[in-house]
Amino acid sequence: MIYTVTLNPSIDYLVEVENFQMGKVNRTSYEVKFPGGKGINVSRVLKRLGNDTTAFGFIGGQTGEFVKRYLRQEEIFTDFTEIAGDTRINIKLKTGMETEINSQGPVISKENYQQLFSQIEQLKNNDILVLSGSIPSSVPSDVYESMAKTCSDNGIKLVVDTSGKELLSVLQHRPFLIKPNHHELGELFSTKIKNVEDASKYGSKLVESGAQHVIVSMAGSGAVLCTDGDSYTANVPKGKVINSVGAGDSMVAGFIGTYEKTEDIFSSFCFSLASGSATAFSSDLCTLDKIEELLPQIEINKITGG
Ligand SMILES: Nc1ncnc2c1ncn2[C@@H]1O[C@H](COP(=O)(O)OP(=O)(O)OP(=O)(O)O)[C@@H](O)[C@H]1O
Ligand SMILES: O=P(O)(O)OC[C@@]1(O)O[C@H](CO)[C@@H](O)[C@@H]1O
Repeated sequence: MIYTVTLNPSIDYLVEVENFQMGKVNRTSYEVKFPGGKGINVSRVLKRLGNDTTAFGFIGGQTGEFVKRYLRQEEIFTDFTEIAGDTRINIKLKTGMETEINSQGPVISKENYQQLFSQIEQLKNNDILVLSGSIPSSVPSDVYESMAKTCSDNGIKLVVDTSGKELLSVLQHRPFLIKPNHHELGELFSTKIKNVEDASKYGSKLVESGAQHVIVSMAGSGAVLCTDGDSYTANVPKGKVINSVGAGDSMVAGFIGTYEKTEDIFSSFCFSLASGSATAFSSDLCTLDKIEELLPQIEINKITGG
């Protein structure tokens, strides 16, 4: 079973405004609400790929009820920790460009934190745990490191999609997969990732530091996969970007969902790219049909000297 943790779920409120004017009253031309938060997105895509998944995380209030109801309709298992505060609302504003306003989210009590942590302690050998998204300020900032240690002690495959020192802190626990984008990778090494060679060079350093697989996503410029000693690049398929919210989460789901079925890192990498782009080309997250339509366009090449 693949478990996801979303410490700060959301309702993603997508609004489209034509001729947007700062400081004026603007009216929407389209609006829609989706359950959000990175782990929840991973679970939603995994379900569409046919993998068993359960979503963990903190949930509360009417907004939390919306998230739970939506996931129930999609027949996604959840085992959320109920909290006193309200699940946040994140605004995704489309005005010709994409602007995101992510809220801080509710306060999490020590008891709530303990409840979630004990769920992680109960996972079994061969389960997969995905940790992704921001950490609420009321939760210990080393939560990912603590959960990573529990996974490594109990033989659980760990996937982490975060950035900065939280990402660095989990490397000692040998995560199965991490997926920084090229900006996040650059920030870790105080540099700019300009091309696949840079992505391979710095992604490989994260492998040396403990990650088993590193996918560096580079938006429309493809992605790089670094594994023990080797690096590979893959292109993205052609298409019109409609909404990139959740594209990175779809890549994570595409990789681990395929790996769980095939144990083949190359088909998992192809599926990862196709899933990311299928989401970028859709208004909601990707569907299996859309992924399969894009899959033949993806080509993997070994990076020589990588
Ligand atoms: N212009 C594009 N054309 C095709 N695919 C794209 C494009 N932009 C993004 N994607 C898809 O989305 C994936 C993730 O993009 P990106 O590198 O921006 O990751 P991210 O920052 O984690 O994403 P997110 O927008 O979810 O935060 C890419 O690997 C690709 O599959
Ligand atoms: O505030 P965080 O936790 O960093 O990111 C939250 C978020 O932007 O990530 C998802 C897309 O990846 C959205 O569903 C959600 O709104």
